[in-house]
Amino acid sequence: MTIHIGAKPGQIAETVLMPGDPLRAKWAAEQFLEDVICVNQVRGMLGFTGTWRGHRVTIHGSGMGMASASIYANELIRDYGAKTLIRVGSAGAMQHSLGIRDIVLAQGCTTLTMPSRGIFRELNFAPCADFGLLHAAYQAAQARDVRTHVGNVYSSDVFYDERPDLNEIMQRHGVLCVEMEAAELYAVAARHNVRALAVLTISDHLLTQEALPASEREHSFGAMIELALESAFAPQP
Ligand SMILES: O=P(O)(O)O[C@H]1O[C@H](CO)[C@@H](O)[C@H]1O
Ligand SMILES: O=c1cc[nH]c(=O)[nH]1
Repeated sequence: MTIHIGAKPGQIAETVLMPGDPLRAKWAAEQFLEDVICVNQVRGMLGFTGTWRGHRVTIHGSGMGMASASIYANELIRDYGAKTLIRVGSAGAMQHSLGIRDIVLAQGCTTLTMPSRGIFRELNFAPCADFGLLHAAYQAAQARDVRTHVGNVYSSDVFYDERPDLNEIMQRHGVLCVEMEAAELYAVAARHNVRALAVLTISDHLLTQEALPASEREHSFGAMIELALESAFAPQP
């Protein structure tokens, strides 16, 4: 057990899917895993372990924002031996080429800051996805005919943004969407030499103001979960 995770030793799988929303973790575990047990309820941050096609998988909430996700990623890796961490999150589209429910595979992340920022000092570390996971997720998406985009995402510290000028600059530089955890997940994974990827579903659109309700963000993003599971266990290039 750690300060934030109540799982006993051995109860966390080497492959962990991390939605921000703990109730999305519950929904995904019930929908996609067999022989599921709940392994964490500390602070209401739900985690479940089961099997998918015979492979052990944990689906564990990260909470919202990089500060929260950093705590869980650190403990999952350092205390429980997680080796593959895949964020399965919602995101707001920043380009007209993206539509609601499209999938974005976060190849790299743009940030103003992140919890790991301090250790890099003057260095502008570029958080990026594990290529093997990214490649496998893209191939899985192609096989399913899901509208999928690969590229740069904005990992923001704030949901209620007061800097529209920044969005405009990022849009001109091709940033696809905004979310709030991937950059720190990638930085923590790099530091511990484990694999990480963020698979995102567009839940709202910053340019058109379209938005899905909370209930759909909780339990209707099945394509994203399937892509994450398939990429976790695909042969590596
Ligand atoms: O749907 P999740 O995975 O929580 O991701 C997005 O949704 C939350 C904001 O509503 C932030 O955590 C953001 O990254
Ligand atoms: O961080 C996020 C996530 C979903 N939608 C947004 O607009 N921002």
